[in-house]
Amino acid sequence: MEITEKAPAKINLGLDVISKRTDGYHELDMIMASVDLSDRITVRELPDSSDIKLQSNSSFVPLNKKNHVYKAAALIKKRFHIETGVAIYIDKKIPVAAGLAGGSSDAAATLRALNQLWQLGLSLAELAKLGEEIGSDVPYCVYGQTARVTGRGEHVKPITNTKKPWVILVKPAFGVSTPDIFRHVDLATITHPDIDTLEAAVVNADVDKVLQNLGNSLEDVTLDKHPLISKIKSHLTARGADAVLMSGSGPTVFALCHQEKKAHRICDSIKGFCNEVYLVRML
Ligand SMILES: C[C@@](CO)(OP(=O)(O)O)[C@H](O)COP(=O)(O)OP(=O)(O)OC[C@H]1O[C@@H](n2ccc(N)nc2=O)[C@H](O)[C@@H]1O
Ligand SMILES: Nc1ncnc2c1ncn2[C@@H]1O[C@H](COP(=O)(O)OP(=O)(O)O)[C@@H](O)[C@H]1O
Repeated sequence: MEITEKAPAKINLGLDVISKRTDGYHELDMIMASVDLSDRITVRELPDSSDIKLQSNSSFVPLNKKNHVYKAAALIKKRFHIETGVAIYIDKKIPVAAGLAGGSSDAAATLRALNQLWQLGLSLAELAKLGEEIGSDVPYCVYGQTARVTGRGEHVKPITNTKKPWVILVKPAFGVSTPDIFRHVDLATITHPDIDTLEAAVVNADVDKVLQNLGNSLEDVTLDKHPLISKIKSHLTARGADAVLMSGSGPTVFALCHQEKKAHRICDSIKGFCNEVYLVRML
């Protein structure tokens, strides 16, 4: 039997860094949403082996124990005493180290797929709990729908989101290390978006209020190191995007646009500026 699960990229509509915890992680308050730029994870049982074998169309991801997909499969095999092996194909479309949680979403899709393959009957909440052991973004990715996310990423409260704008993703030609960005956070000076107001605006489908309250505490930190991100933001704003923000720790910038024609125009205009540009819908 073969099972395929979609692994969509995420963006952070709001990201507030509240404090530094004693375990080295930061306490966050976020509104996260998924977009239809997706990897695909296909799992197939290997009855004559107990190995986890990875293959991918991408040369940017490790095909060994360091891959989040491997970690997810190893965790589930160990926890549920599964003896048989599994072959996993990672069809990679999401740029790597981009602030789009590609690796986390792949891990989440692997958990969902193996839950079906091995008929474990686990709920999404149980899979999200397992996901915590792999990475902070994995619990959100298990649900893959707009949510308020708190703690280090382990508390996920799905919220209703009826307005689904066009999203232009612009990924500069460099990656960003998430731990490096968090290391440079100065809690005394960072900005704090109003996540309560943003959540209420999303739930009430108040588009203007959503646009006014988007914000990311990490943006200035990454911008300081990579001025190109500011240039991309200015370009998108000048072309008439409804709102523009960096996702997660970056470097991907997303622009929201509620008019399809305008979204296509902005997307075409940024293509000469950056190689990796995607026009997608919020899920
Ligand atoms: C910043 C965010 C926002 O969605 O996204 P990305 O930019 O990575 O996409 C996430 O919190 C990233 O989650 P994830 O990429 O899973 O992080 P992890 O592997 O758990 O942690 C990597 C490192 O980031 C820092 N980290 C991560 C999460 C958190 N709440 N506090 C932290 O300080 C820690 O230094 C940790 O060692
Ligand atoms: N399946 C995977 N897809 C992408 N990156 C992965 C994967 N497994 C492990 N990684 C590693 O995780 C790191 C972060 O990748 P990614 O999840 O794409 O970043 P981000 O969280 O910034 O979007 C990279 O260094 C990459 O090598």
